[in-house]
Amino acid sequence: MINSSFIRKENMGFDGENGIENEKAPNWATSIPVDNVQEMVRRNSYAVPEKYIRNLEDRHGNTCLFSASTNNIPVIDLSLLTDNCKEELKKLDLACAEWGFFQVINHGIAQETLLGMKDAAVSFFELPLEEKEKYSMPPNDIQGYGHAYVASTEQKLDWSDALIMVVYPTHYRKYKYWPATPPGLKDAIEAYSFEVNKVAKKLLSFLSLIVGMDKEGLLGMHKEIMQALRLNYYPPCSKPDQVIGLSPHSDTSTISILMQDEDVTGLQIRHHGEWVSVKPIPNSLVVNIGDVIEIWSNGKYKSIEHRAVINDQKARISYASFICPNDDVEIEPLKQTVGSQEPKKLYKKIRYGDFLRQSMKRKMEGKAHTDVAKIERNIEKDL
Ligand SMILES: O=C(O)CCC(=O)C(=O)O
Ligand SMILES: [Fe+2]
Repeated sequence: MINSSFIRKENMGFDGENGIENEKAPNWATSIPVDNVQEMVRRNSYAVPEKYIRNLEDRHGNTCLFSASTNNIPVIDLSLLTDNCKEELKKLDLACAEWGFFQVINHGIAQETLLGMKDAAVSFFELPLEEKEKYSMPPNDIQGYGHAYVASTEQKLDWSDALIMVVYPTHYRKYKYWPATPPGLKDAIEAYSFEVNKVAKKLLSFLSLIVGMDKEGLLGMHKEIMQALRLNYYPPCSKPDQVIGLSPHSDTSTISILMQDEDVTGLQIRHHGEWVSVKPIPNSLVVNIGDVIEIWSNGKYKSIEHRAVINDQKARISYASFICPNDDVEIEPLKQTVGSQEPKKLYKKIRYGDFLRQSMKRKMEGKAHTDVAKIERNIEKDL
């Protein structure tokens, strides 16, 4: 059943394509404004203020992970899945269950579109700070240029800046955060996100099969896909092993689709307790299972903690697209994934919009935010 607030949002009458700002598009969270890291490095490439220096436990393994294990992340060929290859579907199931992360090849996005996004983003981040600050995040939202997930003035800060925007549904767009310079950036975002959306829908259809639904199952459960794009800019750091580019976290999405630079490694995922680097495969996309699939699959497919580390010489940019359900969707384990053994359901029902906002108003801290959806042991027997 579609509830009333869903209908209200559907009928907002937004004319985004004509550039009229949609004042009713939702806000997501507040984040305390902090210094621009790229500018700090430009002014003094040796300065690493205390608020970025992590304690030893947080830094664990920062330096020793560019190892042989980097090639172990599963690789999924989307064209084989589209050709109904059973073996590839099994590989997908294994990748989701064992790793929560995989790289996708033959995804069908033209190289030109990928490069168009990359070139435009590089040009944006090269602009003077005053120009980029025309798109600064406001205090009450995390769209725009700035830093998300800063919940306290005491917390350690990430060595990165970001440009974040909601791309779909189009009536959620806030064009004031879509940079007009460089001139091609808006079109590049539009073209890239449109293609990512197609890949996401294909992946959702195969994920539907492996959770025991028909192909349209998971897409239908979103009511309307919400897709956000986050361009992460990680400047180099003279003390790379003392800082973290992006704190360990799992994504609040259904799935996330990440394009990374090909020449600078930075993404690390937690696998069997170790941090493992994801070595970029040219033209591939990294996909990870988000918290929503973890809940829908009753924990069979986990949203794995990941983080970004920093290079001492080179800046790195990553392009993360988050595929999420509509705010009003109530997420809980699917009947197809709940076994007959106790405890049956490991997660309780939660409205997605509430889950998302609760997660966003705190600092990124591993998987701490998914605990709000977990069923506590002492009430398991009542379900
Ligand atoms: O930069 C990366 O590789 C990771 C980005 C990421 O995890 C995110 O934006 O959620
Ligand atoms: Fe992430």
